[in-house]
Amino acid sequence: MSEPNLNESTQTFDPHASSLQGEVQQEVLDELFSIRGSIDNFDAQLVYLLAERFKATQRVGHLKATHQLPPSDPNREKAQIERLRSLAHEAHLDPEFAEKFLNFIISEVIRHHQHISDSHKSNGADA
Ligand SMILES: O=C(O)C(=O)C[C@]1(C(=O)O)C=C[C@@H](O)C=C1
Repeated sequence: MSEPNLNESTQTFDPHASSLQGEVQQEVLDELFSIRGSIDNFDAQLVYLLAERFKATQRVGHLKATHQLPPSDPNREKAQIERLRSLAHEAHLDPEFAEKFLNFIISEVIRHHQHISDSHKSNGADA
């Protein structure tokens, strides 16, 4: 996985941005900022993980387009959802949320696959 780098958006990010400044005791704010530090790390990891997942699905999209395969694979999705729900249960994450999240990602992947397939066709690759 590529390493997060300090680009413009991460350099200008203010980890202490809050609508609560002056509204609560400094002690409370300090604890909040400390927890938010972890949240920011998790969010960065999520973004980089998702980027790696999309790089892999991009390869699937090209493979499917080259071999004229349909963008979606409903049986694969059923198996993925069942597995993710079970993992979520083990991890004390709401399985409904895990399923919705996977479906959200997969629908974006299918959109990308469709786009790759369309460009493949318009480039005459299937002629
Ligand atoms: O594995 C595939 O066939 C994919 O296209 C990837 C993926 C996914 O994002 O995991 C996306 C669409 C399919 O319906 C199933 C799975």
